[in-house]
Amino acid sequence: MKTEQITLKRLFALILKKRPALVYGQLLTLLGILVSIPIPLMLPVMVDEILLNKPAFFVNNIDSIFGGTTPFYYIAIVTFGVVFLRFIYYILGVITTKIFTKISKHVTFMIRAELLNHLKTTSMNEYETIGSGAITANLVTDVNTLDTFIMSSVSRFVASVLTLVAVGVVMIAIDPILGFLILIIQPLIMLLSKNMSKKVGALKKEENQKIETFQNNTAETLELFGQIKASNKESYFFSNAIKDAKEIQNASNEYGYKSVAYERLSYTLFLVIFELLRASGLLLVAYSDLSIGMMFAMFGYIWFIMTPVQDIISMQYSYASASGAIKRLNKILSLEQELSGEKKIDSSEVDISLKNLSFSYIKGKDILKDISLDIKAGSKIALIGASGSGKTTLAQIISGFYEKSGGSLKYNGEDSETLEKSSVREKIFLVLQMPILFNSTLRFNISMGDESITDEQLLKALEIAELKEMMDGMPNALDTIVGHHGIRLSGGQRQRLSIARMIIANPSVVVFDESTSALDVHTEAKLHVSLQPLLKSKTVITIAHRLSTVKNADTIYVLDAGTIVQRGTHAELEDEEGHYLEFIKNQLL
Ligand SMILES: Nc1ncnc2c1ncn2[C@@H]1O[C@H](COP(=O)(O)OP(=O)(O)OP(=O)(O)O)[C@@H](O)[C@H]1O
Repeated sequence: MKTEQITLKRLFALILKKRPALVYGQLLTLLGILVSIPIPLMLPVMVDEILLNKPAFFVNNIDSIFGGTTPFYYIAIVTFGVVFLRFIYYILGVITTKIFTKISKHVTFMIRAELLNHLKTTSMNEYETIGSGAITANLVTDVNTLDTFIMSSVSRFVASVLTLVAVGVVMIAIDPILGFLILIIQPLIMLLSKNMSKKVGALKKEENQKIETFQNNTAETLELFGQIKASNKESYFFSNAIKDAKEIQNASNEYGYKSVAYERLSYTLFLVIFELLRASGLLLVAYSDLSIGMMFAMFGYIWFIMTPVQDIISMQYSYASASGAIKRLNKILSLEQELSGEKKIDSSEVDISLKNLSFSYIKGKDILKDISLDIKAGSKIALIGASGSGKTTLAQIISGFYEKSGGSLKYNGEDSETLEKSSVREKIFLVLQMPILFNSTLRFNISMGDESITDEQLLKALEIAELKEMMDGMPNALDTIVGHHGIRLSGGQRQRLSIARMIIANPSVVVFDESTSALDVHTEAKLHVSLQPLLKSKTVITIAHRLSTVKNADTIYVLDAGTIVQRGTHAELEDEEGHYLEFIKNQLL
């Protein structure tokens, strides 16, 4: 199943979900335009009515309200009117910005939530194709780019177009020739700038790609800081990171100055045209009946429409960046989802059955082939085999991490595809060999954020997992912070903490994937004993390299190059020629 891709149409539909606010905002915008349109006209009119002594609309109206007065008062009253209108325009602007900000933040939240929900159910295989650094960058930067675009298009586009239309009407009424000239020239400027915006978009894309590569590689270098130091490879990794930073510098340099150059060029073109229009205005005063006052008003309107024209131009830039962002976000939304059905596993007893199961990480390269095995509820089985033979992969498929490529996998007779993945993972707990912990408290790492789990339960789990002693030595007990990925704990302590997680989760099936490999023999034996009562009724699948860990299993499966080559009890297998006998011999060396 794929989540619907982001398109302009969908963005629009999301915006329309806030229809009342949108309509209210647009009405206030319209009111703002109506309030602001007369502003450039009012003071220039005073040139005709007062300075050139041709009383008309303003002087006549002021006379009828206040009676005849002096030029100072006429000008003062009109100035007061202009200032008042500007103030009202400002207030309306603040209110509409508030409304439109709310709408755009709502839409960007919906998109972020949709992306996160999609990621939540993305299959592991697909997730591994994109780095976590890239996804984080998409979730932050690209969604912000969309936010800017939505904000500018929702709030400024309608306002800008309406302002241009209204000013156009007023200008044509003042002087049709000059009015038409101005109105014809505007789209030409926009057309020119549209081509430039394409170039800026391409440069921005280049810059974003460099940032993404830097973010991914640097995150990995910092993450593996200890490993890099251990291999004495700091110079190599950090000089690569510096190279990536240099690439950002180059790309940003290009984008930084070229985008400004293109934007300034649009502006310069506008100014050149403004000068030409100013000259046309002067000519019209000289050769037609356009008054000086109206000419000033026209000049005022040319400046007045600069903001909406610039807004429309910058909207094209923001559209260019937004379409790049949409493409990248859609890449996340195209990641395949894990197959999940509707049915749940009801019973606490889970029989697992695999028939002719195959699996490949990369198409055409089978890692597991023709695997058939039955794991009855409550049985104890062991998987052994050489490194790379596919044990972990098999454990992960059984635990619902990866999707099989062929054959069948059934839980209590139900096909895995028909079952809800979370129900499978609730019943089957995979205890990893190298558990990674959150940089949080012991409490959080065991309960995994489930606040209904009491301290008593946690302490009990720690006791069974042989971690009580360690915790008693910690100054903040359960509130001790374990460090990034659990760095402040030893490998063995992390493994036992993962076992404590399993104890709290209380699953029906436990898969131990070399989960005690970092423990000394003595601690492992103690842990074994204390886990016995808990594991007694559970199905236990153990992957191990130590004979002592596997020999008591009901059935031992031996994997080799992705297939099961031997199966049976320890007693049966030790009498057979084959891998298991080799395994025993190697342990005795
Ligand atoms: N995420 C992955 N993507 C691609 N290939 C993988 C992935 N994980 C494992 N493999 C490949 O699958 C094969 C089986 O690996 P797996 O980890 O299942 O073996 P294993 O028997 O558990 O080994 P070990 O005993 O060393 O843990 C290996 O060849 C490995 O390279």
